[in-house]
Amino acid sequence: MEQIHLETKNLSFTYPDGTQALKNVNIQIKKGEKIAIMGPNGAGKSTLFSHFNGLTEPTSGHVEIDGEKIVFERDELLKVRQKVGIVFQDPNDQLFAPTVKEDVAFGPMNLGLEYDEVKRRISESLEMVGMSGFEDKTPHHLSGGQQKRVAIAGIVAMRPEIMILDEPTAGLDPEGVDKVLDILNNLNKEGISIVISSHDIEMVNHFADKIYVLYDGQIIASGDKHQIFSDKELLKKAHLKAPVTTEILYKLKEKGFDVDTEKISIDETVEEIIKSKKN
Ligand SMILES: Nc1ncnc2c1ncn2[C@@H]1O[C@H](COP(=O)(O)OP(=O)(O)OP(=O)(O)O)[C@@H](O)[C@H]1O
Repeated sequence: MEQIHLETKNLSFTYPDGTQALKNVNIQIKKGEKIAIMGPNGAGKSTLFSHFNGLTEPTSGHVEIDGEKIVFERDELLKVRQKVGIVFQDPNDQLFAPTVKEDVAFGPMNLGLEYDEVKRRISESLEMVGMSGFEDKTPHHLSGGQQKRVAIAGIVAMRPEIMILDEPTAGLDPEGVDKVLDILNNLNKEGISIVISSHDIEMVNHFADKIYVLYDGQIIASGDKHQIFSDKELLKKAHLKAPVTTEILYKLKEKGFDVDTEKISIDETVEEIIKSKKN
């Protein structure tokens, strides 16, 4: 049986001002999965993520990591934070040291690792994100895309088993998006489970094995890309747009062509168009 890596059970959270940000959220992330949480602004994605490593304590319900409930005690939380690394949406919330290498060193040093091991992890994780050579630069002098990669390196250096990334490609140019996706895919190949939030349907189309749709604090749908992207009503409700390939196939269908609207990759779409012409 596939191991469940992270699970929320009837997770609910209400902010002190009374905003009910999460309502009975149940999600499961299996070991090695690539998951996307999608939903409109204010749906509760960041609030949900802050529960994944015990930054926020649920109002009711709980989170389990490898079948163990997160316990809100210092030593237990340290263990959880070693397993579950979070990369925030804005690198400015994460990068604060005067140099890139000191920033990446922060996590491993807090784990109490030897100096040589910290050095090894700095160079390994900067190499992994394609930022070797930037060790002595000031993080705030880097471009947005470079800052994002350094923020990822800082988490990678802790060797987490699960990585959570809040909108990892927001604000990046197409090459920056591809670079971050390559990094995430490489980390996943090494066995790390990855959870992202995103509004970028094209990116999610390329990346995720499974999608959860969060709306007004509730999970209103979950499934693979085909199930989610072919549900027009759902996408509309969640303020999402279908991938361009799906839109093209729907338009062809409306015009009487015999096409399968569940095909979503570019290659599959081209095949459908070629086939439909022959029909
Ligand atoms: N500190 C807070 N106090 C009160 N309400 C809050 C607080 N932080 C967030 N909220 C509210 O909780 C709800 C969920 O917010 P959250 O930031 O988790 O959504 P999100 O899906 O991450 O949004 P976005 O896509 O805009 O980043 C929103 O209604 C928001 O206004």
